Amino acid sequence: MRIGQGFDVHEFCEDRPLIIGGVTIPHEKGLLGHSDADVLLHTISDALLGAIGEGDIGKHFPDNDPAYKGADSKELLKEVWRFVKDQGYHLENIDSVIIAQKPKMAPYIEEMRAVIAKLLEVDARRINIKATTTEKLGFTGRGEGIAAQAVCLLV
Ligand SMILES: Nc1ccn([C@@H]2O[C@H](COP(=O)(O)O)[C@@H](O)[C@H]2O)c(=O)n1
Ligand SMILES: C[C@@]1(CO)OP(=O)(O)OP(=O)(O)OC[C@H]1O
Repeated sequence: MRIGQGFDVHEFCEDRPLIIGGVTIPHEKGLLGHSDADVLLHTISDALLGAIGEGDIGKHFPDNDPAYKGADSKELLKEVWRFVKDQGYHLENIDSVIIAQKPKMAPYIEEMRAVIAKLLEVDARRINIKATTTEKLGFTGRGEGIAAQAVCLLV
């Protein structure tokens, strides 16, 4: 049995779509990154890699490698999951939280769960996604960016 945790932050920018958990969310700003900057999929990828002692997403998909410019983070997570599976592990569950003052995530959570469950080949009940503001405090509270955290258990 192995436990893993992930944490990621991306700052808001103009002229990019906001993609979180593989779902495009209508908002006036998107997130900046070398890839599509899907902060939730990155943190889940990091949790899975952490659980198997394989570093983090930046080790496997370097942010100075042109191959990952604009990358679809769903493809990165799929590759991480293949790597985990090849080592003989099954996913017991993931619990995660998106930390964002805006926009409201609740209307998109079920779709995110379904996307992630499909990528990880598990029932959506094994994937939990929460959202919280930081009551207008700190960089997320000021609307400068979005953070996400996740834990996973592999058996
Ligand atoms: N970006 C967000 C933040 C929060 N939610 C939902 O609202 C609830 C209350 O948030 P608090 O920060 O006041 O605790 C929270 O439990 C989430 O369900 C959201 O959808 N999107
Ligand atoms: C996902 C990768 C891919 O190059 O790039 P970013 O979108 O910048 O994301 P981040 O979480 O900052 O770093 C991990 C990188 O590997």
